[in-house]
Order: sequence, then C-alpha cells, then structure tokens
Amino acid sequence: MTPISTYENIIDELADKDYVVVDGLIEPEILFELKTELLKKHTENELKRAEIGNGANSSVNDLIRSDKISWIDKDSKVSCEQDYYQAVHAFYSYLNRACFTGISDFEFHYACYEQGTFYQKHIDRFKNDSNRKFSFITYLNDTWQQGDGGELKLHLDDEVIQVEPIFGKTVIFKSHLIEHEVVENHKQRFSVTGWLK
Ligand SMILES: O=C(O)CCC(=O)C(=O)O
Ligand SMILES: [Fe+2]
Repeated sequence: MTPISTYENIIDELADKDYVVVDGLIEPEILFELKTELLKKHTENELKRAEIGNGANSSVNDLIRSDKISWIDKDSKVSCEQDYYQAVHAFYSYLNRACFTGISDFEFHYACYEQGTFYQKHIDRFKNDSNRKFSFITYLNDTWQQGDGGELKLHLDDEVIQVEPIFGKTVIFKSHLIEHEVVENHKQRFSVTGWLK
C-alpha cells in the first residue's frame, strides 16, 4: 500500500506547480507484469495507431502523433491491470477527500512509441469534452538511458521541464493547463497513460 506521506507530497506539488513526477507510486511487480502484457499485445498486433480528437472528430495524423495504443478495460480480468486500477483508485480517492476534486471516472491505455515516433505539443482536453481533470502516465522502460530520446516535455509558463520516461516513474498533471509533447525517441518506449475525470 502506498504511504499517506506519498499522497500528501503529490498533492502539495500538484497544488504548487500543477504537475508532479513521482517514483514508486505503483509497485514494480505490477509494472513488470503490465510491461509483459503490453509486449504480448505488441507481438499479437493488438496495438492500434492512436488518433487525435474524439468521437466523430477523431483521425490518425502522422504529423501530430505516431504512437500505438490499446485501451485497458475497466472490468479487466488481468490481475496486473486490476492492481493498477486499484492503485489509481486509491490515489484519486485520497485526492478527492483531501481536495474535493470530484474525480469519479478514469480511462487508461497502453502506449508504445516505436523508434522515430513522437507526439507534438498538445493539451489533453478535447474541444467538445472537458471531463479530463488529470493526466496520469506511468513509464515501463527498464533499460532507458540518456540519448534514447522520448522525453516528455512539460511546457510551463516560464520554463520547460523534461521528464525521462524511466521505469516506475509516474507523471501527473492538470490536463487542461499543461501543454506537453513527447520528443522523438530512438528506441521503443512503453507506458500506461490515462486520465482521471
Ligand atoms: O507518454 C507520455 O509521456 C505522454 C503521452 C501523452 O501526452 C498523451 O498520450 O496524451
Ligand atoms: Fe498528452
């Protein structure tokens, strides 16, 4: 179980900076199993090109984003997916109690950025749907090193924060506020990405 002090630190940082990068929010055993699941989907060709926009306005756009994804069912029977969702739920329940954030739903997908792919600067909220409150990304790259690329850049008002997509790191930020991008990567890059709504 995640210590309350971890939640408190996350909440303080979110209040202060609108984003937080935290290590160890999700247990590594869960993350290794998620990576195995993701690799299986990759091998079985179950990852699909991600689209931009939503509903009838969605489309694949090579110039904007080139990752592949697979959505994770809320009632998944896969134990690591259940465990991940349980950890997410524990976190946002705490956040709701502490900050009255009113989060009542979530959606997550696996993501794979193949070598040479990227996601241009964007905001995680759709024009016609303001439900997404927080973006929540956990990285699964256990061999990532400097030079591999694929960093997440958070464009703040007066600086740009660069986050290395290293295994076990979780980034949380306010979906409607922070423009961000995934810079071109030079090696396969894996993550679980989602939104608290
Ligand atoms: O993988 C990341 O670091 C960010 C992904 C992202 O911005 C998105 O899927 O909207
Ligand atoms: Fe995004």
